[in-house]
Amino acid sequence: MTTHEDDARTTGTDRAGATLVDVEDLAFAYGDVSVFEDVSIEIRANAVTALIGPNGTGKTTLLRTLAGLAEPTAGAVRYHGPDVPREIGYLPQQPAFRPGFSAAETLAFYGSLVGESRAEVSARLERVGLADAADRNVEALSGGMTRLLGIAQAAIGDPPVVVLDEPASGLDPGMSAHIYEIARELADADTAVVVTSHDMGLVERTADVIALLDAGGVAVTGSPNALLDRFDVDSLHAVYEAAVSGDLTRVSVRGESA
Ligand SMILES: Nc1ncnc2c1ncn2[C@@H]1O[C@H](COP(=O)(O)OP(=O)(O)OP(=O)(O)O)[C@@H](O)[C@H]1O
Repeated sequence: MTTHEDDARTTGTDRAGATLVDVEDLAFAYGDVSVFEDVSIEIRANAVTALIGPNGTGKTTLLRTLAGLAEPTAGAVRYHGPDVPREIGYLPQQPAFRPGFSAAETLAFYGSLVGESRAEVSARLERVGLADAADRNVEALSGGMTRLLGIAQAAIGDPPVVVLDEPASGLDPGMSAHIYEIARELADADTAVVVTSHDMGLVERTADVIALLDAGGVAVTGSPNALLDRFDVDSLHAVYEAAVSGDLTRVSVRGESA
């Protein structure tokens, strides 16, 4: 596994490799049910940062606080990137678009909010591999195509930080690999990319930094190689099995003794 930071530094933007968001001592609770506490992570440009961990450990919640869509109970999310109209792009786990409009019209609408031309929007459709589906109505897109449109939407306006919640879940291996290639390309273009995923193979191949959420916080964090070394194993899957506490066949529900 290589980090791609050295390559990306040659692209010449002044944010290459910089910490664009720092998350400090973050806590989130639904009422008096704590989801996580004391989460501290640095989100850097040119890196794909992957959040992994069992169902219900708070990955989506953490992404929503990063994207400013949920207010943390304690701690801080600080953005240190450039002053731009759109600082953070966000792909929800289940992107949905207003029916009755084509993929191109939909993206053009979002593009118009940040001053992007039709040509720029077309180039975005092309980049995610949706050029042939540009005139197809959004309700006629497959699950994979809807995700691709969602990724194009998340990247519109070139936000320095792009947050993708399980961008490849439920997709075939080819489409999953394609989506992670796009994530890699975004990172190589000086974006700080944050993804959640349950696909350990894709994460191991793509991520520069991994944070494993478990038992109400970040259980382990590091580069894929550092984690393999630390647990003396040869796959991220084995790291996961070694690091996750408790019964791997049960869903974590914080605040309950299920
Ligand atoms: N609106 C809500 N009200 C109360 N609890 C919630 C709400 N949304 C999520 N939760 C709980 O918060 C916890 C974290 O949920 P979250 O969706 O962030 O986990 P996750 O790690 O993304 O899970 P998954 O891997 O299944 O997508 C879970 O226990 C979930 O049941």
